[in-house]
Amino acid sequence: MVSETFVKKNYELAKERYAAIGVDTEHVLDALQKIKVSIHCWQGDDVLGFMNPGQELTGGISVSGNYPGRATTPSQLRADLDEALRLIPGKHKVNLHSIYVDTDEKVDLDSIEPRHYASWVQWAKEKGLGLDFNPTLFSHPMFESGFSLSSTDKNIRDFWIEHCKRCRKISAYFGEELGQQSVDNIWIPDGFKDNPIDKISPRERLMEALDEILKEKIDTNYTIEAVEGKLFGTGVESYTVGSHEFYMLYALTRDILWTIDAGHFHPTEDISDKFSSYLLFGKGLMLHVSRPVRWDSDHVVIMDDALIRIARSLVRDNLLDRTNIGLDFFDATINRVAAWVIGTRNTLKALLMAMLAPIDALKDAENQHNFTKRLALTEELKSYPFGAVWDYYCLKNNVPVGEDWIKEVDHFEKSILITR
Ligand SMILES: C[C@H](O)[C@H](O)[C@@H](O)C(=O)CO
Ligand SMILES: [Mn+2]
Repeated sequence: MVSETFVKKNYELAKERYAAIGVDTEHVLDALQKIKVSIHCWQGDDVLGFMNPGQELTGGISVSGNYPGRATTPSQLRADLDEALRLIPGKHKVNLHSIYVDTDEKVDLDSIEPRHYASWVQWAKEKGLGLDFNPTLFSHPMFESGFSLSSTDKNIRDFWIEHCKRCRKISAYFGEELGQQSVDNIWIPDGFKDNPIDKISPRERLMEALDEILKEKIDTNYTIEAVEGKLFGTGVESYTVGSHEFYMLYALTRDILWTIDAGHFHPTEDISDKFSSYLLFGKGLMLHVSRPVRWDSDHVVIMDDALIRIARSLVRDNLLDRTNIGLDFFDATINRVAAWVIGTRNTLKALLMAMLAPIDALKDAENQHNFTKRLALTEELKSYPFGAVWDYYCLKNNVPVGEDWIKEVDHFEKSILITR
């Protein structure tokens, strides 16, 4: 176990080192403390939910692995989230999908109401958390055709429109009860495996369905919609109705949020390059921070270049206030609680690393076309003692320093998860 004195001593040295290049570590730690990451509940149970957990996972997403201890009830999932949250510094949000109902009633997606999620709100209040929400337009008999809001069948479209309208109300209930805006994120898997003849009609139907869903004005202090596009999905390789261009323009013209999922673009695209363009015009962003390995594989987020670039763009361009940082990965080959801890701690670490930089000096160098200084300084920064500041942040937040959290998860696995 790392001693408190050691962490504090190291931090004081690091503080001095950063101060020498004009970086105030105390100021940086205050800024990091304000950041809320929206932690996705679905890592805890392999995206099955509690409405109809026997239902096959559809929509082109899949979870590999069969690690023991998957949460099969809302209270188990909350217990697992509690365990993860106590190992992650800061106060955050939890992101629910509509299938995570907590009720004895037999409800379907077109009959859900806020009261079916009351236990989540109660729990969030107790823990000081925010809640985000997602309609679930997959893993359901009404999605058997592979189409939801863009279906040619009006009955199918109407079912999903009703579902999404209800989800807005539930999200608003979260926002009102918890005193902080809840993001209601819509993603649909609709598309064609092979080349379609007509590419415009499905998008027109989707646009009209979304307009119908958004018709009722709801106070944005409580909820706001976000729309998530995708390049392609498994089974819909040739055409995705909800493409990036479709949603980017939809979000822009309807004054809602655009969701950028790190796994939904071509692997060579740098998603961090998109934020500054979109936010010059759009209201705001929702991010699904994920790790695509060759495709949208939803691996647990690690401190790789892609994550570091995401954090740098948000910090250097001052975009944090208009960006909701959410996570989206699901791995059942490892302990699911550890997956949350690793992915969330890494996201926060990357943000901290980005903040620990003399950003104004770097911008000045750039504006003076002193690209030598810009390159030299950014490279030197890589060996600055950022880890000492991170350790201190963990200590300050009363969460384990360094790898000390691993034995906590081990203990939780042996005493709780394995008994399920
Ligand atoms: C479960 C989520 O809604 C889903 O992962 C979605 O956000 C997505 O990214 C689909 O590829
Ligand atoms: Mn996503």
